[in-house]
Amino acid sequence: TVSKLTAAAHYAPKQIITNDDLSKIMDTSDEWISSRTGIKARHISVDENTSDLAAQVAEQLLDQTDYTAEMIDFIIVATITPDGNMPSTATLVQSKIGATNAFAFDLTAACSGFVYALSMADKLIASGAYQKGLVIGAEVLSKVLDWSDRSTSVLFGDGAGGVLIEAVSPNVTSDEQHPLILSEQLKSDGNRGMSLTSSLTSPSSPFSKSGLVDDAFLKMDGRAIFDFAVRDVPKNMLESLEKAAIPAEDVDYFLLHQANSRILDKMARKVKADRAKFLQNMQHYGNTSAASIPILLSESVAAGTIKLDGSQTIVLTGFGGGLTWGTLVVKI
Ligand SMILES: O=C(O)C1CCN(c2ccc(-c3cc(CO)ccc3Cl)cn2)CC1
Repeated sequence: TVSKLTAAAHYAPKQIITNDDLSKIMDTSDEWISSRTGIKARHISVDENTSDLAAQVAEQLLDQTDYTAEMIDFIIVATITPDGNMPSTATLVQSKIGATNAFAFDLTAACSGFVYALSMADKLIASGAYQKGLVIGAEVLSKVLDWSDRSTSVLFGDGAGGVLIEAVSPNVTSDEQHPLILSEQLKSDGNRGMSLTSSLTSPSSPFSKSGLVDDAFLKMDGRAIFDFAVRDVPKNMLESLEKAAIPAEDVDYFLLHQANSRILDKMARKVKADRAKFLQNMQHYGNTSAASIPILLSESVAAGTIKLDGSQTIVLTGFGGGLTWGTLVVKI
């Protein structure tokens, strides 16, 4: 059974914090942040947790269709900032929207989370076992940032985005029956995992060694991650395009994880594609990890740039903590 994307939606907390706002509480400047990252502002939650952002997206996805919450078979939330480990953020979303017939689970793959989750959802539908699902990337990164560390706290923001994915009914004419995913390459490298960490915990009990470190804050070796992104990710994109037998110039748009605009410049050059096809919105959101690709996708659909009518070839590429990275070449 082939799947298709029926709707896209996004939601961010209403409070907007600009680079100038940050320069009032830490030693940074709009000039530094803008020139080094492309970020101008980010949304920071006042009192909404990750499941609240994700539930807003879920409600919008249902509103765009004539489906009720009871018709949803599964909910996957990709996040590294869950409300908590238990219950999962996905089951909290299920409760908030009343998706009583769905099974729900969180997926942790940092900034590749949405790409991993969309690939998994496609397989759930391809198996024939399930027909309709919500795939949401959602983060409240503001709660894991070290706000005394200007090198990381200026880079990230809060937000959520997602899609409704469903099985294409068998009686649709065969020429409309094209796979959603033309090719994919999901990768990870745990050897380099400690260069980007958050919410680390360690043994702690009357019977454990005392004084083990707890590293709750997000920590990043910026140089190492920047080099990883520039070196490993374009290779992954080119391999995925080769597997799909699609030349880079035939791709309509590239929707990459919104970490840094200079990285997009370098990646466009490495895959020899028009930089204008590398859509971007980190200027308004900062880096929202698993939410960045679905927010960008949703805004592009709302703007009519991406049409969700099966006519466009799009590259979705995530990369980040784990380390994880991955590309889906999709026809949406
Ligand atoms: O120019 C400078 O001095 C600094 C140099 C370091 N920078 C970085 C480095 C890495 C990332 C990043 C983060 C994630 C995590 O989601 C994923 C992917 C990437 Cl590529 C973002 N910015 C900021 C500007």
